[in-house]
Amino acid sequence: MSGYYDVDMEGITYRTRARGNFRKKGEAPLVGDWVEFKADNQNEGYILRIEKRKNELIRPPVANIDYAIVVTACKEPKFSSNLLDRQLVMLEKNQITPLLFFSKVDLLTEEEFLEIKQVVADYQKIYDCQLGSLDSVVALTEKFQQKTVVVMGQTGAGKSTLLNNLQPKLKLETGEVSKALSRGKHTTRKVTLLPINGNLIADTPGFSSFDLLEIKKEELAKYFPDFQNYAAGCKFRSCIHLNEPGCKVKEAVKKGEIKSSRYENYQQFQEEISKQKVKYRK
Ligand SMILES: Nc1nc2c(ncn2[C@@H]2O[C@H](COP(=O)(O)OP(=O)(O)OP(=O)(O)O)[C@@H](O)[C@H]2O)c(=O)[nH]1
Ligand SMILES: [Zn+2]
Repeated sequence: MSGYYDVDMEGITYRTRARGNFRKKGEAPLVGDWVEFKADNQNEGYILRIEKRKNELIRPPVANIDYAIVVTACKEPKFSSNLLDRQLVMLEKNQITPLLFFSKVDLLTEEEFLEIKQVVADYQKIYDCQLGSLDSVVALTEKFQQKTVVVMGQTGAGKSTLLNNLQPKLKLETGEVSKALSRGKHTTRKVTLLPINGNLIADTPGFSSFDLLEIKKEELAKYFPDFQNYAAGCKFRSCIHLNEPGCKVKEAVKKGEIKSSRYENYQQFQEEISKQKVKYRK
């Protein structure tokens, strides 16, 4: 049965159809959409309007994601602050709150553990972090209810392991969800939306705009929350914290108040953005 959309309101599910005018506009409701609808009973409703989305994934097709659990392996694959910061920038751009989970702590030597602990302590100043323990992640998903959450991270980072630990009965439940959430042609798709503690959790998301290159150079610093307090004090209002005099961000980096790897990654992203711009002009 295609063309049906289940709308949840205060715990009650209404089966609805979208009005023809959506299809004409090439619009279709997505899981996670906030909609205005009309229903005389639970089986015959109509979606009238879709609220503007704050963000949207292509794979799986979900709108209005609230949180992303960013899974980063401490080791195997080797920890990369660049990759982590890249993901964090994209999440900030899409107004998704990141939660950092550092996996594979058990593989670390004592010395490596101390290093990672420092990294986590530094990120903890900016974002919620969990080092290793699965219990803490379970507690974390209990914190949010009725939220749409994605789990992301490099291949091999431990996303599936984390999800399976969050919900041991996952396999069984994913089958059920696939029926409830898919609409006709989507039934053969590998199910990637999982209900955990009242939340919908998606594995390995593909963002529609998951590319640094869609960011303008004047905009990038906005996605580094740790720069914000300092940026307000820069001599030039248009300061992008690269070569300008009187830059408070650079000063904070020198003083060690902003983590140096964060600033180095910022510089690298800026370089990537400006190289791309040159290419476009040709
Ligand atoms: N020692 C150790 N191994 C882990 C841990 N978490 C995951 N692994 C192992 O790392 C490998 C990759 O884990 P997955 O959970 O499949 O990683 P993934 O992020 O889902 O990977 P993709 O599906 O490729 O994106 C598997 O062999 C896991 O058993 C951990 O905390 N400690
Ligand atoms: Zn500056």
